[in-house]
Amino acid sequence: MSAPLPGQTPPEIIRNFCIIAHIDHGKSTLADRMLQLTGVVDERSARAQYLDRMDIERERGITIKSQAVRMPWTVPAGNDEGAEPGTYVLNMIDTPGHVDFTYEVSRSLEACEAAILLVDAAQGIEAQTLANLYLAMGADLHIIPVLNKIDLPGANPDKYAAELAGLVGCDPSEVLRVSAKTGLGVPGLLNEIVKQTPPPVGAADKPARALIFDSVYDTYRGVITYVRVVDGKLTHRDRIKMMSTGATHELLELGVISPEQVKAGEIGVGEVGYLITGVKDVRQSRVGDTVTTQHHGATEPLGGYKHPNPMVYAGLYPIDGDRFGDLREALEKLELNDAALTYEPETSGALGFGFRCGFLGLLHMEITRDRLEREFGLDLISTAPNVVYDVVMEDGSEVEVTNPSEFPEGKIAEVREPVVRATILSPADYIGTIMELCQTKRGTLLGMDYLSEDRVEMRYTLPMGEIVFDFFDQLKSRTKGYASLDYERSGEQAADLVKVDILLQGEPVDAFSAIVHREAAYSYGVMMASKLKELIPRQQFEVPIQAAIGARVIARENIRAIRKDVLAKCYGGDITRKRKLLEKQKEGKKRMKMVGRVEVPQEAFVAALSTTQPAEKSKK
Ligand SMILES: Nc1nc2c(ncn2[C@@H]2O[C@H](COP(=O)(O)OP(=O)(O)OP(=O)(O)O)[C@@H](O)[C@H]2O)c(=O)[nH]1
Repeated sequence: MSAPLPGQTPPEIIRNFCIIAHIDHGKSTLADRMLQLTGVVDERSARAQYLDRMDIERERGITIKSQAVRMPWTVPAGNDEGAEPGTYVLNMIDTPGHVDFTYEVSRSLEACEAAILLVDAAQGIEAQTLANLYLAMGADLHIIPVLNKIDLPGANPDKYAAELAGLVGCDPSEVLRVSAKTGLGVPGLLNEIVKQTPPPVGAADKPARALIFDSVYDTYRGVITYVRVVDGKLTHRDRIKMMSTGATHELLELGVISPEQVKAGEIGVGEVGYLITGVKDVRQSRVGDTVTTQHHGATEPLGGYKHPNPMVYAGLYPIDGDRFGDLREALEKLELNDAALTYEPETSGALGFGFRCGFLGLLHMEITRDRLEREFGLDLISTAPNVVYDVVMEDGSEVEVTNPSEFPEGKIAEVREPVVRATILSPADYIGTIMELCQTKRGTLLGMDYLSEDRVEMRYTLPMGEIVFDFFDQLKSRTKGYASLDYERSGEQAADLVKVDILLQGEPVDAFSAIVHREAAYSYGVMMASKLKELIPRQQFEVPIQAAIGARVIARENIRAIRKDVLAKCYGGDITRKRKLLEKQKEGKKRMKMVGRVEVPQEAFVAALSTTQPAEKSKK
């Protein structure tokens, strides 16, 4: 039986599913194996991790952008799984795995009817497994629990099958066991997908409604929009309308991915495909939005559209001040592909001209910075990241603070900070140390459950500002890397927060200002003052370094004076040598920034800021 064509595929034979997993549990490997087994990618052209297209993703081994692939699959008669024989169309939707992209994950889930919950048989359930499972359950998906990597000598499938069964509420014998690497059990899994996934339901005769679950900028083709058709159909002759903005576009092309773009005349109920309209910016084709036709279009959008709001801000400055224009151009290019990135020019007395950038989270920030440096050859300094604060003044007015320098001076009634609901999974041995850490980070324990004898799930409310600082690193180092963390935004709380300024010879250095809890202000001040004392070379006069809250100094260090006379050793009259030394000194000065009268080497800023910044690695 040949595979049905797009637009002519009855919903009864369509199965839309996704794979959800903690980072590194083998999602991409399993996806590759499925592409191979269904014949979509042949053995020869199969390159590892077909779905992770961007280089940077491959290098970091993480999935940032989701993709969808259409795979024909023929269930043989007499299969062990008891699935109805026949040819089916499986649409596999690859979801991003990291906390920063939770909203994108939730939209990809909406496009599916089932989720494969993939768990490493040597590691067991991790925080992201849980977070994604809750999202999938929230989207009413059928859950297919699967243990991966059963080929590993360290695998403990019996133990983790019990854990997984307890979590999703099934019998341990119903937990499938596969090796994505060797392919063992994967054909059986494909049959199970056919058997267990409910076929899509939608009204073929209603106006078209399709959910955008991804939108990617392509240099050659403009924006490629991935959609799942819910009702009606989209044909290549339609003019389409984005329901959140009302903007209409000509449809230049539509089709399905299998595994490259395959043009089609139309796509109908339950199908997953791509649209090209010639728009040049992903902001015009936003994830979560509903696509309909301009004529006889739908009036009610599908639910759940959310505008992405940045949660973390940081200043990015070119180390070489002359490259400000290049940085602007690079950000303009990145913006085409990243609807969540925001930026505005800003000036820092210490760092010069740069941009205040908003990100969804720390990983998003790291990836953006990485791309700016790698793809655009820029060298950047970034200020310590901060979250968004709401400051309520005594006169009732409110100020939104995305940069410590905007923290108001006058009479403040209340400062409100964002908080997150964090889920931490860890071996039970570390409960004590995790509690201690969460306490110092102003966390409130919400609850704790044992997943098995020796693994525990702890739920906390924590200020997002603390998470952004160094929480993740500390959690990892205190638990020898065993704990995993996931979090989602859960509102705001009032907190006793203050702005700490760092002054050199009485001049505040804006790049070092930070908003911290009053109790942590002193230690931040002492840390920065002593660090700067090490980093700033002695000058010809004494330089006091002070940390202050408003006019009140809370910490102080002194850099003693020195008279650095480069000619001191040049007694005798060798004029060329003297000139050379003076030239050299001038070169060195170029890399200095002046703060008042104080010369601060560029490296001092880089070093001081990089250590106050969380060194979160993207993995785990
Ligand atoms: N032994 C063994 N290794 C596997 C198996 N499946 C995946 N791996 C390995 O596990 C590592 C992570 O696999 P990926 O497929 O990149 O994991 P992922 O979940 O897609 O990771 P992200 O995209 O970062 O979320 C790779 O080194 C794989 O080769 C398996 O069944 N057996």
